Amino acid sequence: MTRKVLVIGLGLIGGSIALALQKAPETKIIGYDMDAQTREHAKTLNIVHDIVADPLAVAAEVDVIIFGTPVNATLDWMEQLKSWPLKNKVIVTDTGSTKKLIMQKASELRELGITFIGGHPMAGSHKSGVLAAKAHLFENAYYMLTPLAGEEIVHMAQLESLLKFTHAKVVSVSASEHDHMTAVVSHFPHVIAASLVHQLGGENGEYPMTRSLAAGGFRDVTRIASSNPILWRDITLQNREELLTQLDGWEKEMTRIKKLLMEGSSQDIENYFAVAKELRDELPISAGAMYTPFDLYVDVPDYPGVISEVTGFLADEAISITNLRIVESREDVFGILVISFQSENDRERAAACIQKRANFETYIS
Ligand SMILES: NC(=O)C1=CN([C@@H]2O[C@H](COP(=O)(O)OP(=O)(O)OC[C@H]3O[C@@H](n4cnc5c(N)ncnc54)[C@H](O)[C@@H]3O)[C@@H](O)[C@H]2O)C=CC1
Ligand SMILES: O=C(O)C(=O)Cc1ccc(O)cc1
Repeated sequence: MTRKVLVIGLGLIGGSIALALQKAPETKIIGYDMDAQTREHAKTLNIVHDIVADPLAVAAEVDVIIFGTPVNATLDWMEQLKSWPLKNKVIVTDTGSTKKLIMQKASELRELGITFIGGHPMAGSHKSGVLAAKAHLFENAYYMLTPLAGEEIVHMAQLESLLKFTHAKVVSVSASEHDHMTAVVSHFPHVIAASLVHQLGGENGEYPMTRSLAAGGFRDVTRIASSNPILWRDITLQNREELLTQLDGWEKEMTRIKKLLMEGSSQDIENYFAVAKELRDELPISAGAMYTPFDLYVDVPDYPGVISEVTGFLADEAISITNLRIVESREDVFGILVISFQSENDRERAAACIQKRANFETYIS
């Protein structure tokens, strides 16, 4: 019998889940989004098998419901779900970046006999919307589940057997562990990135040229400030407490740096950076990676047509690229042309191809 999955919210994450789950056998993916243009795109780009203008129209026939909505909208939908005519065995899940409030609402659903297992794929990007959705977005990323205490093993197994088509690493944690850990590695860094950009904005009056100098380093640490503001408004509202704890820690760290700047010896200052470098260099790549395009840096000479020459070599060997950009500064990277691939294998083949055909040096950052 065909399993029916309803995805509500078809942006970057909902759209990517819908694409990934289309690979599950005998599974029909039905989508809904409140935005009519997104619904249209989702249908024409085959991100879902079917689209509905009202999720209630199919609520009674679906086996799984997945929310790909901003976390406050998810809470609203969970409230509405209470009065929907659902299948007895329906499994409801979400993809939201916060879990404590969502799992509190899930306990209310449990009292009505509705199974809700929280979910959060730890992969994504600063991009948003259905046009950014990709079937392989979650490959090798952690996918955290936050079941309520005493959740039935059979329900977990059903959800995991579907999520395996995302090729993510599914792990279970409690909602409070989840909200603490994600505050450290995701939510607070977003606040800091936004604050650095605000600080740069403050330069506009007296030193307007500063923004033109914002090169690799500034761009690296502030990329996530380009994320969807509605998403981050909701995440911040739902994880305020953990964020305040992080902020306290950050203020202490800033006081330590201030003292270092005022009184520290050159050795103290070097040690500060050395310890940070060591910790950063030791981060496990697959465990922490949120956004891991397989980038290849190519040190190309500066002559007209060189980029189409390189992409032509790759096309000849049927190696697909997912992105291509030119970095504006050579200060902190080796090469100037950055090509992204879908997999490590594609990147290795591309490096071999470019070295063989053009003898340009290639590097991995
Ligand atoms: N952006 C990221 O990298 C990641 C985001 N998440 C979580 O995934 C969820 C979705 O985020 P994205 O896909 O990035 O956002 P997005 O902005 O790309 O997509 C959200 C979609 O939900 C729709 N939507 C908004 N309110 C709605 C409502 N009330 N009813 C129906 N549709 C509604 C929007 O029209 C949009 O198409 C959020 O809860 C977010 O916290 C999780 C992992 C990574
Ligand atoms: O682009 C990035 O690096 C991100 O931080 C993406 C991201 C955003 C929200 C999440 O809950 C998880 C991952």
